[in-house]
Amino acid sequence: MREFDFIAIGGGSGGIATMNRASEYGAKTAVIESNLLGGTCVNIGCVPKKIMWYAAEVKDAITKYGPDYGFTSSQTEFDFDTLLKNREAYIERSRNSYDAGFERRGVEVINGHAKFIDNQTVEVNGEQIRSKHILIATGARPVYPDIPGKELGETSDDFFEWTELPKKVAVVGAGYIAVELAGVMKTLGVDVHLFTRQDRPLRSYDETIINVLVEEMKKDGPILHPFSVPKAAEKNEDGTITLHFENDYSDDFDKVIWAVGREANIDSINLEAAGVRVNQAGFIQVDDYQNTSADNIYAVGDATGKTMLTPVAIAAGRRLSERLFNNKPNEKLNYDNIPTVIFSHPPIGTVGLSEVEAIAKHGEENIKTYTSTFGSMYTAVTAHRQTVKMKLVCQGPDEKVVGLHGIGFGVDEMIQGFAVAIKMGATKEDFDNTVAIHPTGAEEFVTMR
Ligand SMILES: Cc1cc2nc3c(=O)[nH]c(=O)nc-3n(C[C@H](O)[C@H](O)[C@H](O)COP(=O)(O)OP(=O)(O)OC[C@H]3O[C@@H](n4cnc5c(N)ncnc54)[C@H](O)[C@@H]3O)c2cc1C
Ligand SMILES: NC(=O)c1ccc[n+]([C@@H]2O[C@H](COP(=O)([O-])OP(=O)(O)OC[C@H]3O[C@@H](n4cnc5c(N)ncnc54)[C@H](O)[C@@H]3O)[C@@H](O)[C@H]2O)c1
Repeated sequence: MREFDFIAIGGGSGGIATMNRASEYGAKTAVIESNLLGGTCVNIGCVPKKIMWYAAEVKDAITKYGPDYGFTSSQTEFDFDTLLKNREAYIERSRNSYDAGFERRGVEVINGHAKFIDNQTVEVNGEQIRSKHILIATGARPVYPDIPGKELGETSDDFFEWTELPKKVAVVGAGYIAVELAGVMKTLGVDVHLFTRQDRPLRSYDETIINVLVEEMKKDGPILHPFSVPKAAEKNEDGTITLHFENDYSDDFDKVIWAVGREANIDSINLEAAGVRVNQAGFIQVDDYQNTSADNIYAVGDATGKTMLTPVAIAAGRRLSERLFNNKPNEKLNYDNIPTVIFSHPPIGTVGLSEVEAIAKHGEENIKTYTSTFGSMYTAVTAHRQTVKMKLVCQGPDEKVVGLHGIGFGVDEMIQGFAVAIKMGATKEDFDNTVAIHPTGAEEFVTMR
């Protein structure tokens, strides 16, 4: 029987990073992957999504902002095939780039579906493989709403397989995926309708920022339909799909995308055989050190349901390998102040607490906020002014910055550095003491009064 020190079930962001790091300390490791190496992020998530977002940005630069800079182009049509060809070639290069890293470190790759036999054995392609430690990094997949005709709708997984853009699309959901896909399709020319259960999308984010997104949507689309919960979908003779909502609204669409959340990929890995418990939300239960309820079995990434972001899966996995193989018994990921960007149009960047969260945690009397609203200079000479909004949420007499939020052109590339400052405990005074870079949008974060 083949034996390892550490194996990962799942060759996505978490599994790959964890095995790479463990093998750097001499552990004998393997990544077991049933589909494509790289997992969700590389193949059907962050990477193709960001390429599509860039495509939308390029189109806006040419057709929306370009003319007022003196660049005239009447070309609103574009060749979707070229975009897809170049996107897929880039993804393939990204996937292939794993091989050199695996080879250098001696990580073995096993293609196949793994399931537990016991807490030190898995079965893949009929072969039993033993390992002292086993990582569950099986990720998550989109869920479908529980309504008649749900199978007529598609998910983000299918979106990345489309070879042409439909004319009219319904996107149901209010999270990152709904907002990002709706924004990309709208900008590329699709008639997009975004249906949210409550009054606005992204309700857990700072309201001041999301209000700007809603205003931008009202101006440019996608068309927002708040308080809309689907109750049925049916297929028409012409191939379109009629969506019916609980508020009695209905409309016909060429395609429907469900973006109503994700569930862990854990139903076919025989968790019971290993004694791994699942939490109430249906994700793998882990403690602060990524330990599951079973000895020698750990979990990272989307399968745990904790902050489903690629860098989080990677950071948790690397720290786990440091703990297990580099004699750092206390190493673990601190899940506070994780920065994140939503690639909407315009993009949103955020780190730390929203104003509402900060008040709930520290009391209203201990929270002071600073905001700045201005027109993006990129759009200032054009007929399409874009509002930028920024907000600092500060706590206590020394005004420690506990939340930093922004929406607008370029915000996606601003947040990472500020996240370092917040992680270090920066105060408003530290921000004020930092000389601005002019003319940029980011300078507003250090000049607010
Ligand atoms: C549309 C979309 C856009 C996103 N955009 C961003 C973004 O911009 N930024 C960001 O940080 N995050 C983004 N995410 C989230 C990010 O993709 C995930 O957080 C990340 O991929 C999680 O990594 P993981 O290792 O936990 O799981 P995954 O990357 O999903 O990898 C799990 C792997 O396990 C394999 N597997 C499952 N079961 C088995 C088994 N039994 N045996 C063998 N293999 C198995 C699967 O095939 C898969 O390859 C996005 C997600 C989506 C869907
Ligand atoms: N830019 C990024 O970093 C990025 C991009 C995409 C995804 N992600 C990650 O993937 C995770 C999953 O994203 P997601 O958008 O699938 O899930 P989500 O849980 O963030 O959002 C699902 C939304 O669907 C709504 N919803 C649920 N059932 C509904 C119904 N029947 N009708 C109408 N609305 C309904 C919910 O209210 C919720 O707002 C995110 O939390 C994020 O961590 C990150």
